[in-house]
Amino acid sequence: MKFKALVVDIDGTITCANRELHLEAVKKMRTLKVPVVLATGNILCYARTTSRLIGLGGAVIAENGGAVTVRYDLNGIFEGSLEECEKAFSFLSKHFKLTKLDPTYRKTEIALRRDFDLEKARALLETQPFDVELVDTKYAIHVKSIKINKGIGLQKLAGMMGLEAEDFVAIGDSANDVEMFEAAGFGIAVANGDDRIKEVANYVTEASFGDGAVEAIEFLESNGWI
Ligand SMILES: O=C(O)COP(=O)(O)O
Ligand SMILES: [Mg+2]
Repeated sequence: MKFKALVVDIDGTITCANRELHLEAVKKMRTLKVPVVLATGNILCYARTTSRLIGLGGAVIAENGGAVTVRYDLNGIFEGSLEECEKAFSFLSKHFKLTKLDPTYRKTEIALRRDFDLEKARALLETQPFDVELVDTKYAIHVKSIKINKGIGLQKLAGMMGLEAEDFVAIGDSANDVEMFEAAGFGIAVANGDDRIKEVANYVTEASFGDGAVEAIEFLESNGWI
């Protein structure tokens, strides 16, 4: 097997347990000859800044696939999915006290603080016609369109890079990485990953957080896959 690029989640994958950037994972990514795309539930400017400061090329998938850019000097492409999420948010707000995260900058979905009953909210949403779902990343609960995810974002960005999604190895830690693992040619979950991502992973590292990302890259190198 030979892969042409990596797509790497941010929170829980190249961070430490306290959410600081994991410097060994950064150093490891800097040594790679293949392109490294960051894919995150975070807002676009966060993803672009992280890519820039790591020393990557600026190709990012943000807002769980709702926003992508292929280079720093190109504007983001945003999906028109916020309105549907706002409708679901208004409905849920009648039942729970909800706090939006980064609402000024988030253009295609809504991220919420994890301080309400997720299962109850899911059950309530099922009674409604909205094409949205609630995804828990362990860092936030995202109200997102069912038509958008990191996997579809990867297909779009891969095309912009002249690649296929299957040319990528994906590294991640949680439920919002599942479709990205399915779209990519190979998926590696870090040990702190949740059950959903470990189920679809081709390989699970022994180490957690950024140490797991380093292990994942060393595993690929030792097999000659990148
Ligand atoms: O935005 C989140 O909730 C988590 O971010 P991540 O996709 O980089 O792990
Ligand atoms: Mg993550």
